[in-house]
Amino acid sequence: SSEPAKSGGSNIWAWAIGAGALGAGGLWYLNQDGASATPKVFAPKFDDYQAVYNEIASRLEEKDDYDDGSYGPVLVRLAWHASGTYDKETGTGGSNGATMRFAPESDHGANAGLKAARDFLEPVKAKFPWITYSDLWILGGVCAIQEMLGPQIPYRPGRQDRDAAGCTPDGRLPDASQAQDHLRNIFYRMGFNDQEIVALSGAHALGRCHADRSGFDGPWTFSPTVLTNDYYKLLLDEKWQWKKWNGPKQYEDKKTKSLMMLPADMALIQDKKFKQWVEKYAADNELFFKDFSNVIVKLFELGVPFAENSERWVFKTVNA
Ligand code: HEM
Repeated sequence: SSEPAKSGGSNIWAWAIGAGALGAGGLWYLNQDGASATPKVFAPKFDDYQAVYNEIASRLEEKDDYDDGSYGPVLVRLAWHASGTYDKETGTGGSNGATMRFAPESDHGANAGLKAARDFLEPVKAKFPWITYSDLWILGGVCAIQEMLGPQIPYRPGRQDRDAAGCTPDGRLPDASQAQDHLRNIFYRMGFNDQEIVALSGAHALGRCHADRSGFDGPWTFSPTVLTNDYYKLLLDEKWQWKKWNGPKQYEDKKTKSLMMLPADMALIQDKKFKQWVEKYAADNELFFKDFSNVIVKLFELGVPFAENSERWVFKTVNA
């Protein structure tokens, strides 16, 4: 294998073929001066992906004038919405494809606001053109979680981009105004169980709702750019009441009225089977981190045709 092309150099990115042959990332042929030169093969390895990770991490550090001071939460949401369209019956959807680049998927109501995350990653794609959008978006989620002091998230590349024909139908992602039956329908379709639904929902320790995106408003925790088990603790410890406002039905904490819960979040303590996991994770951050890491790796890999024996890597954190 050889060095990646330096931007601005004379190399031409000639074409890429599927990952299958190498089992990781894309296989790129570099032509020196067009078709006549001998092609050089570039097969990206761990260090190449670590370099992409480092670039995302330094952009996260640098661009701190967004929302609560970080693009991290919206990067996690992009990776989740790319993956959460998976349907285990038909094998359609999932992070393989990055079809949210195209209408109609980009216009689905659930994806409102995710352009901010896609645009944030665009300069990274320009600097490392050999990575697929679908591998990049998931690497963005992995990097954001680790840099926001979350657990290590093992990663492997191998996703291939697809065109607009791969867009999934609307309605595959959860509706925040609904409760436990809906959550089970949506997440069982992806292949998750009750424990995994609760572990995944702990991501709402991060970020906030935006009135101009989902219609809901406010953060779930007091530290929305650091991953902790606070989401579970707050669910159990605070008194939650309906917020009086013109927007969609959501809860606010009685004490400060500055935090929020969606009807779908409250379902986790209204349903006995869900609630026992909320209690476990509220009491034990280490358990939450372990289960969250396992379940997010599963989420991020749904429907991806990895090569046999492809290994997962753990990236070194940069600013965490
Ligand atoms: C359980 C069902 C879920 C529902 C109903 C739901 C719903 C929502 C809604 C309505 C928002 C606000 C979007 C906005 O206005 O910007 C949001 C944000 C967010 N969601 Fe979820 N979500 C769910 C599960 C998940 C999962 C599984 C993850 C990741 C593992 C996740 C990660 C996030 C993050 C990080 C944000 C904050 C984004 C930001 O700050 O821009 N959510 N979610």
